[in-house]
Amino acid sequence: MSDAKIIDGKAFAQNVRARVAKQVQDLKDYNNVTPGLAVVLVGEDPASQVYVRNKVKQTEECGMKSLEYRRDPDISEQELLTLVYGLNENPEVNGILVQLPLPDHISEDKVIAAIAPEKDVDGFHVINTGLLATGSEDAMVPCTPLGCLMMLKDFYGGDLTGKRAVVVGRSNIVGKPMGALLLNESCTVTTVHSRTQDIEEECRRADILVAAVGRPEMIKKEWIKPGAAVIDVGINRIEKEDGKTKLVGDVAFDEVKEVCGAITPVPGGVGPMTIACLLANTVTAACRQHKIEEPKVD
Ligand SMILES: NC(=O)C1=CN([C@@H]2O[C@H](COP(=O)(O)OP(=O)(O)OC[C@H]3O[C@@H](n4cnc5c(N)ncnc54)[C@H](OP(=O)(O)O)[C@@H]3O)[C@@H](O)[C@H]2O)C=CC1
Ligand SMILES: Nc1nc(=O)c2c([nH]1)NC[C@@H]1CN(c3ccc(C(=O)N[C@@H](CCC(=O)O)C(=O)O)cc3)C=[N+]21
Repeated sequence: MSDAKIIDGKAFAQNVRARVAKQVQDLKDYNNVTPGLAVVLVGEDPASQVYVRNKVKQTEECGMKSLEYRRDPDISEQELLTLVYGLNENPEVNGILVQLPLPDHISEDKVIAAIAPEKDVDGFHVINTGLLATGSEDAMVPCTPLGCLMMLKDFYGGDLTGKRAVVVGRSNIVGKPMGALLLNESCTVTTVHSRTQDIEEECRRADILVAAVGRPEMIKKEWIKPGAAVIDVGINRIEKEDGKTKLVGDVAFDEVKEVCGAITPVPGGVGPMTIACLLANTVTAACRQHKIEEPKVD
């Protein structure tokens, strides 16, 4: 079998950002609106710092306003909630992202619930979760699953109807919304997790396999149906023999690419698309808040 298509998430994301930048220009020119994204980062986790820096940079490159709120890890839950309430009221802010995870003394559920659903560009609020689950177009869709779906639709020429999809992982931020999105696309969806009896067997049936587990290179060649599309959400930092660290996904890329039809690499796959979709969601949120139609660009 010929080698798999390596899906270039970085290039894909660049295209999405170029479209977002055009939309932002239109909004400025015709509606006098500049979308604004507020990112809240609590604590000093180095990986989170990198993501937040990338988000801020790319938000500005697309012509949007970026507001950054860094807080010490000992901030109280109440203080963080007060910050969120203020952002809900701030007309310059169309999107709010509170970087997860939060320190243990703060309830993530409470903070997510405090975000105004129309500004919830992560799509984590139960209102948006419910809208997605009921197939409503009004949902703010979580960025990572949305990015995965865009790449899958591109690979399949737009239609996923009837495909067998297996999602590995059932977190609220990736696995569950990914399953809901694929179901809305008329896939036959199976979600597997740490209590699944025979994961390997389930995975082998998949035309579409989405891995969101957080276990380095867990998914092996033998688990893959020949020709399947494999989307690797995992971001795992592992130590190499020389003591340096490197990023690997949840899929054993080098061996899996010999059997699958398409695969996303790590890095350069889902990660860049997540940020691009965040920017796209911010434009959507701004348009809805201003009650204007989203600019159509090619
Ligand atoms: N590229 C990107 O943009 C993003 C990447 N990520 C990455 O994706 C990965 C998953 O993230 P997230 O969903 O937040 O992770 P969570 O830790 O919240 O969820 C992991 C899921 O995987 C399941 N799981 C864990 N171990 C196994 C196992 N051995 N066999 C089967 N299932 C297992 C868990 O099952 P159970 O529920 O039974 O415990 C759980 O449902 C991480 O590597 C994360 O860094 C996350 C967000 C964005
Ligand atoms: N409220 C919230 N929303 C999130 O969307 C969110 C979050 N919290 N917490 C953490 C996870 C993780 N996440 C990533 C985003 C981009 C890359 C990314 O761009 N990765 C690059 C590599 C970056 C590197 O080198 O470290 C790549 O895969 O090519 C990765 C991971 C968003 N998350």
